[in-house]
Amino acid sequence: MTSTSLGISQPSTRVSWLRHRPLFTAFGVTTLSFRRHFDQSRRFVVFSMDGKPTVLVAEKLGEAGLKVLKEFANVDCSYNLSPEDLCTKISLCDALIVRSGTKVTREVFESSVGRLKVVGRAGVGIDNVDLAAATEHGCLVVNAPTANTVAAAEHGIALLTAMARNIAQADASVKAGKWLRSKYVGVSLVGKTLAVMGFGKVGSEVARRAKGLGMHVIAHDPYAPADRARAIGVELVSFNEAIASADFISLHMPLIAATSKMLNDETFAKMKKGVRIINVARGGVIDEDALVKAIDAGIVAQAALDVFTEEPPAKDSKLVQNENVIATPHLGASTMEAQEGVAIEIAEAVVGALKGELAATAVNAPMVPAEVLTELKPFVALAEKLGRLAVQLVAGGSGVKTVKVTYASTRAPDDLDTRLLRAMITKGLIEPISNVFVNVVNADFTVKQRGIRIAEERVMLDGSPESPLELIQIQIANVQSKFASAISDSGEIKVEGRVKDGIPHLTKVGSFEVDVSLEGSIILCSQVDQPGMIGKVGSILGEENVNVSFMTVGRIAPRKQAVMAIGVDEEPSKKSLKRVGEIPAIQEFVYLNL
Ligand SMILES: NC(=O)c1ccc[n+]([C@@H]2O[C@H](COP(=O)([O-])OP(=O)(O)OC[C@H]3O[C@@H](n4cnc5c(N)ncnc54)[C@H](O)[C@@H]3O)[C@@H](O)[C@H]2O)c1
Ligand SMILES: O=C(O)[C@H](O)COP(=O)(O)O
Repeated sequence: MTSTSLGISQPSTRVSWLRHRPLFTAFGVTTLSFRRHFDQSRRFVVFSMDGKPTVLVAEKLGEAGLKVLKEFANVDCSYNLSPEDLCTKISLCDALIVRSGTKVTREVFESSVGRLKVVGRAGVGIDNVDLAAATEHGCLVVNAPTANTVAAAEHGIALLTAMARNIAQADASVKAGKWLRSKYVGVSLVGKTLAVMGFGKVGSEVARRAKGLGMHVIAHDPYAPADRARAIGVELVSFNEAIASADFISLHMPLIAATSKMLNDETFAKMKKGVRIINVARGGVIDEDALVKAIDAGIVAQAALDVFTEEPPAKDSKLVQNENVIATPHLGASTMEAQEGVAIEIAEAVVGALKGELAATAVNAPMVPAEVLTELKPFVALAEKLGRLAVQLVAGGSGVKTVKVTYASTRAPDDLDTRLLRAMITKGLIEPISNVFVNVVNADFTVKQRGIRIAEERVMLDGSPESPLELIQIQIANVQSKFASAISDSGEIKVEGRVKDGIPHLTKVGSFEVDVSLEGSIILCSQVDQPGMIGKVGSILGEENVNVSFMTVGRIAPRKQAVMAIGVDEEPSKKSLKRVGEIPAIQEFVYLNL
């Protein structure tokens, strides 16, 4: 089953993968590019590759970003695709880059038939990407979270000041030949209270600028640290306090279930009469019908909106047409500078992800800093191989339900992030027994879906914390084993491994200490310890030119029960394996493919 071990999707019956050149990576994202053709029976047939991945850029992206992409990939810039066309194209793409105008739905992931490995959101908000579907399909989602912050904050301030002084309405009236000086008397900002809802990147930049305009700034954000707010002279308050005391309310939270329609009939009723609302976050955080009612009732004096529940909003939208509302077409991130920055940020993130680097801006996977990843690399390989080994020891028919993983380390528990290791153990456990492709993105989802519980335990060891880990132990409870000696005294299948000179080693099977490098495949034999066993097995394998990389015997005591572990570079024939099993002293044996 080559393709599973390479971390790519299983070929479906409709697709034949004739050649592939995988870039195996720490977390299973591979960069592959195929040309697929229909054969006469209308089956997909992959018959050539150019070695480069294909990136579909579905919305306008800055030139600098395209340049970064083109150095590494084939780039297909196809803007304004219909949902159907996007679904058709996606099966030929390894990565997709979008802004807020493209809905990356479950159908998109399903249509990609496992090929789409990365979705890059050239901006912050990922509410247009079905994250659950991405995760289920093992597709990494990355965004560009920082490059448009200042642009969005500046747009928020532009809307705030333009609204206070009726700039948009006054401009339109002058252009219409009118001169209405008394109609467009505005309000001053100095001394007024601005409530910043969502004190993240954009919110805090808006707050900083509003302070410069002489406003009194308060903020509401359940997750923002108070000291960060204090540092720029902003007080963090409750939601109710913020909306009740503000003259201006500026929205800067993400659109998630908890923030959807956060401003609604009930919350508008709690606001100060004459409040002014600015929204450069997402349209969905306001109940737009409720806003129209609040404006008509005189609760909200004015609103300045860059974002809408539906974009573009309907031409006859009562909200947009209201004379107390000014609107821009989602321009928050649209400065030359921000678009150049976002394009580079997302292109680098997508290329990095296609190369298999763990992305610093991953939205649905653990973010592991490069230096931590370098340190963990051999343990990542060990984790997957131990998982593969353990599951192959389970006798057919006994379902794996509970897996206990123990990490022994000299480092403090909060100094070891095990999410990547857990994902690789899951990959090892699931892939040999299914046609599911597992990577760091969908590992937790996959085990949950299969009803497998992975319990993790840390054991703190004494010593210098030079290495992140001493050993990993995997135990599978409540199952039979096809190799009885792998069952420990406490009744579980148990395997344990360590990294030696950068190479993963199997160091324990059941209660037997062994030492075999996990580079090729392994034969485990159990026997009563006696002279000549290594020679007998070695000569059978040697006869068919199977190279033995390691041989080790773990025994309870001399001439007592023992387990012999033999590492082999090539797969022995069934005939040779049968001959090994027929050696009289051998009680049981198993061949484990890594
Ligand atoms: N109009 C545009 O073009 C444009 C440009 C950039 C960002 N945005 C949008 O602006 C918003 C903020 O972007 P950002 O980069 O500052 O994101 P961010 O993640 O840095 O900040 C969001 C903040 O919202 C807070 N938050 C979460 N739930 C909340 C809740 N229930 N109540 C109050 N606060 C809550 C978070 O703790 C976080 O501090 C996002 O919706 C983003 O999509 C729009
Ligand atoms: O979330 C964002 O980054 C902004 O809303 C910008 O969206 P855009 O890339 O579609 O301009």
